[in-house]
Amino acid sequence: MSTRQHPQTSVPPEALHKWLSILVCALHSVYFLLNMLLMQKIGLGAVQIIVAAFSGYCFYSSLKERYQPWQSYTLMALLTFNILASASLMEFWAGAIFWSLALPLWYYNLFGLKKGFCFSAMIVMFSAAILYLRTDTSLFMPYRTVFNFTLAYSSVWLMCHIYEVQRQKTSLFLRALALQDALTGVQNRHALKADFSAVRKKAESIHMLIIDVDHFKTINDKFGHDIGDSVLIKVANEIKQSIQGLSVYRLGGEEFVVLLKGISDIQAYEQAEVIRKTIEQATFHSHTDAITLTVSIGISSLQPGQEFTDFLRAADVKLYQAKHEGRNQIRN
Ligand SMILES: Nc1nc2c(ncn2[C@@H]2O[C@H](COP(=O)(O)OP(=O)(O)OP(=O)(O)O)[C@@H](O)[C@H]2O)c(=O)[nH]1
Repeated sequence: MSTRQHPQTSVPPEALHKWLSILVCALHSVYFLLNMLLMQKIGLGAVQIIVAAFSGYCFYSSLKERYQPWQSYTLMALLTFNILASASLMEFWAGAIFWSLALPLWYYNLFGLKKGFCFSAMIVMFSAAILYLRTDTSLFMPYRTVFNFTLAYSSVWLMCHIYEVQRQKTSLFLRALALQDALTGVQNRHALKADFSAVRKKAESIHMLIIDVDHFKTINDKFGHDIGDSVLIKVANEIKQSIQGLSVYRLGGEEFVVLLKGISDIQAYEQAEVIRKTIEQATFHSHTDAITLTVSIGISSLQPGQEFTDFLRAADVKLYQAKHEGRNQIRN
């Protein structure tokens, strides 16, 4: 269930895009005025006012929460083109090429690791070529300029890359913390809600199984909380193995949930029966005794327009029936 919306663990691209667009708008407006009024560079001024207008539009749509990823790509393409065109066409000593040192920062932050790497690699090649062709060979050895620029650019690039790799690792770690149940290692209630939202967009039918260990309190009372914990871990693993590849969620206590998509009521019941039998046949261990357990299972089938809470409640009602009618049973 990879379509889950994860909790945000870095600055979201739309926020970066908003500040990039206002920055680009302000800079290009200033350069437009300088080029038109002071230097009479009509062509370059025209390009700059177009970029300023487009970035102003991007800022406006960000404010109105109408951000689209294509806007970031277009904005960065325009900005990159403008930097490289200025470095190629303007007086070399004006130093437009220095702006390319800032590009990897934006590429990595807006587009992530792979695209950040590819775009940064392209820019170092273009910039080095421009520098090589435009360096005044009567004053400098061109390769030294290219060498120094490439080193400076690469150190910025390297830092961006290391930062992004680290950020992704931290992000994965935080997601795991936020979405995993600390005791059993299966998914938690937050993950269940997020996966439900993702799955309901695609699947034609969804069934929810709530699995509750019968008389779990007696395990705690008889063998202690530690053994109770280890029994819960084993129950989670047994359920996981019996549903092959699907996610198991722990709602809390001794209650677990499985979501089944794209199957019939009968197939959902059969799947529940596999789980029930697996737990019934499994042996759990205290320090001294072998323990056997049973589970009761309630099944609900998602109705059109039904929200998560109602879907969960419907399964809970069926679970209550199963408990009430003797436990070690399935109700749908
Ligand atoms: N060891 C351990 N026990 C827990 C945990 N969370 C909840 N419990 C215990 O689980 C027990 C649940 O008891 P009840 O809700 O009465 O349910 P039950 O004894 O399983 O009875 P039925 O569900 O009616 O069959 C309580 O004793 C809780 O203390 C946990 O993380 N670890």
